[in-house]
Formats: sequence, C-alpha cells, structure tokens
Amino acid sequence: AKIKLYTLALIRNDGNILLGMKKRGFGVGRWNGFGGKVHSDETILEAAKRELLEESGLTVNEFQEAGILKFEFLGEPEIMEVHVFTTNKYEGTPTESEEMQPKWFPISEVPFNDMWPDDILWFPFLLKGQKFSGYFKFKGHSEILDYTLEPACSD
Ligand SMILES: CN1CCN(c2cc(NC3CC3)nc(N)n2)CC1
Repeated sequence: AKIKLYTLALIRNDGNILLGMKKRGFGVGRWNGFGGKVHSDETILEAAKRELLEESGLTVNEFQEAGILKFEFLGEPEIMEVHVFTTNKYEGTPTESEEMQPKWFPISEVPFNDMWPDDILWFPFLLKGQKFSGYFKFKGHSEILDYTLEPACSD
C-alpha cells in the first residue's frame, strides 16, 4: 500500500477554533482544518504553513504537533497519513479562498455533523493538548468500519 502525506492545521483563538467549509474537491461540503498534500520538495511543516496560507490567508511560524491520523479506504491502495498541527500564534485575518470559506466556531459549537466522521473521535485529544495517533478504516467517505486511537508521543 502506498502512503501519501497530508497536513491539517487547526487554529485556536481563546475559546474559538477556525474551520473552513471545503468548497470543492476532497471533503467538499464539510468543515475542516486547513491543509493539503505534502510536495516532494518540502517538509511536512513547510507544507502545513503553505497550505494554511493558501487556504486561509493566515501566516503561522510556530506549529504544535497535535497528532497523526492514518486512513485506509476499503478497496483503495493509498493510505492517507495526515499530520495534524495546532497553534494560537498566527498573523493575518481569515480570508475566503477558492478552496475554503473560513469561520470561527466556539469550541462548544464545533459542527461535527458537518465534518469528517473521525473528527468527533480525536478532537477531544486535540483540545486537551494530548498528542494522539489514530488509524481509521473507512468504507466510502462516511462510514468508519473500525479504528484505533491512542495518546501518543512522537518523540
Ligand atoms: C488535505 N486533507 C486534510 C484533512 N484530511 C482529513 C481527513 C479526514 N478523514 C479521512 C477520511 C478522510 N478527517 C479530517 N478531519 N481531515 C484529509 C486531507
């Protein structure tokens, strides 16, 4: 199976979290953090910064590692390895892009019903600042067949 690297950045501001409504492509119609593919000529961190700037207009120089999520889709050879970052130190104002329409949500109002089904499972780790490592087997884009999720230390 081929592993492809992706990034996902969740931006915090006091009791709020910045999500974007995906306007096209993979995950269209769902709220999510900001991210994308890691290019062959960049590090994962560089990709996370680039994708956040492209998709939200925000500049971040310091990310916290939040966790790693691996996704398998029944019948597909590619494994998605998503490196999740968070920060509350950023510059700029969230701006709509071709990919994303940004919106601040109070932490208590995260719209899980309109997000990827795995999010409600690992968000508690992210919000507590506990690094996590998860593996999810999906059937299509809305059904989790099975998963593992545990606190993890990347060091
Ligand atoms: C570039 N993107 C960033 C975010 N990402 C995902 C995936 C995901 N679940 C997987 C079943 C699809 N869940 C969240 N929250 N984000 C996929 C790749």
